[in-house]
Amino acid sequence: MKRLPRQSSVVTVQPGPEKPREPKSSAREPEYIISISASTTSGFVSKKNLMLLVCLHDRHVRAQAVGCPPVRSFRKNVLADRADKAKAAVAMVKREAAAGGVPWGCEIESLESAASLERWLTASGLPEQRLAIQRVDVGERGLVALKNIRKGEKLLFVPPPLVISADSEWGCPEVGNVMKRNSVPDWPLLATYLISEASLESSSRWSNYIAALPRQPYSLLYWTRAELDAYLVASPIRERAIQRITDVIGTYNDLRDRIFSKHSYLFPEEVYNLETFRWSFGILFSRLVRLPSMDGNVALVPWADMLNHSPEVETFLDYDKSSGGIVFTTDRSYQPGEQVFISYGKKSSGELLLSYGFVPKEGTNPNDSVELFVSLKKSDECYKEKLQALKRNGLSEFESFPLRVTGWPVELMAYAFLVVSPPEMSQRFEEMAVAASNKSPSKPGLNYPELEEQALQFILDCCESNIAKYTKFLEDGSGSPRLSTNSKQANRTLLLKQLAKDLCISERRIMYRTQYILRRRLRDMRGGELRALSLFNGLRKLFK
Ligand SMILES: C[S@@+](CC[C@H](N)C(=O)[O-])C[C@H]1O[C@@H](n2cnc3c(N)ncnc32)[C@H](O)[C@@H]1O
Repeated sequence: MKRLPRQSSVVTVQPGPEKPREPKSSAREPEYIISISASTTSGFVSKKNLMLLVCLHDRHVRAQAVGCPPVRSFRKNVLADRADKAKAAVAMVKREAAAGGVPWGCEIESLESAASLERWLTASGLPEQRLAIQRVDVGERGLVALKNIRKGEKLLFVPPPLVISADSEWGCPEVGNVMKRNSVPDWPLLATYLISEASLESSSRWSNYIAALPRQPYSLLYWTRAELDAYLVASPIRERAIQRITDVIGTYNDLRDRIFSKHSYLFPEEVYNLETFRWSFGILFSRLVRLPSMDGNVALVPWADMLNHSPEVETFLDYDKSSGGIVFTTDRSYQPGEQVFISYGKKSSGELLLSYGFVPKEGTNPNDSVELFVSLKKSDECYKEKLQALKRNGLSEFESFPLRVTGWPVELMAYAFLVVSPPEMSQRFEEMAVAASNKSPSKPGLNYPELEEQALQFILDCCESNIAKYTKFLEDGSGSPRLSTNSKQANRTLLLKQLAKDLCISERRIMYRTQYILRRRLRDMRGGELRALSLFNGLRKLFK
């Protein structure tokens, strides 16, 4: 795609002399002198509006490149106009922030913005497509086949200049330079990039893309703590969501303290704040892809990120050297009008809810799993020795292991052996902890026939206490939503409760399956023992 030639824009910012303070009622922020382009343009702007001015300036420089009148001829008006626009933009950001959102993006089902995106992509070099964005049953908007598509066909061919990566050019280069000088890693860099481009509005080259992104991505980042506590009380995903939210807050605080606060003229808090970072991280979690053939680099791929996930397909996005674009190869055929899917990876239903905000229909996710939490017993007389063995192997007294409908991992069995082993087996604690930590390279299947029944019973007890939690939630927690009088809030509550219910049903199903296998194994073992005992008694009687 052809880009406008970028003119060098030297922006120097010097704190100006503070003006005498005005009375509190009309208090203003300290003013700064800005001199743009080392030219003759100068004026007073507030510190908060400065970054927007810098970007408006950049936009103006680009406007000149496409034939607008030179700066000097309307310098005064332009500055006044910019200051007004900047104020308006800051006010807009503030209003939206007060309403709990960002001022860019669209409603999640908006087809209008999707149509503009499609037009812009075509004009920017996206080749003719066999797919189109349409309203769909699964995922609201998605890519639908326009023609017959065969299994094994390559689709999309998004050229790399239409991809957003850590190397993308910044619409406001000063902001990008600061970020790069501080060696910010890819994720926070891209999160900041998105906000920076979004705040440039129509002068960002990504404006059509950003306008088609959901204003509020479906993701657990948007659940309040009270909602997580109430609706995901039974699910281990609650902990993961709390951790993720904490990480996003930590990342934002780190960027703010280390970078934004030192360059507040480039990173005003009205634009770079926790709300806008929640949005940009929400977008990254639900749309960023890792491209294996591009050294595993992460990228946002406009157009390709309109594809929804199906657990039934295994195909994923990647860079295709022969065509020089981002493609995926269909692993099934599609008829015109059918929605085309890719795989977001082998993710459990909980992980899909965490990052993408949806839960596949019960029983349709072959990659489903649920974490089973286990712990040492405080009353165990060998508690200390066992804990030390665990710690030596990077584990703790509380651990979790993934259960699947097909069974449980050998590491869980090893942990269970350790939990139930008596003091006489203390010399085996270390090997059990090693096996539980998955550190042993050969993964020997630990076998302690004398402990097996107790270990299986231990896992069964853990499973059953979890099943009870799910059942309690499903019976009295999720069934009777208390609806708000505000219809938007009421709909949100219904949606979150439904998602939580779907997740709990899927996770409980895996627990039920594990419970069934464990009970059968234990019954067989105990039945075998009983048979052996009666055989022994029979023989004893015979000899008597
Ligand atoms: C990469 S985007 C796909 C495009 C998206 N549908 C849109 O209109 O922008 C990922 C988002 O699509 C939705 N999605 C994807 N696969 C889905 C599925 N199988 N069921 C429900 N929603 C899905 C979720 O909201 C998810 O966060």
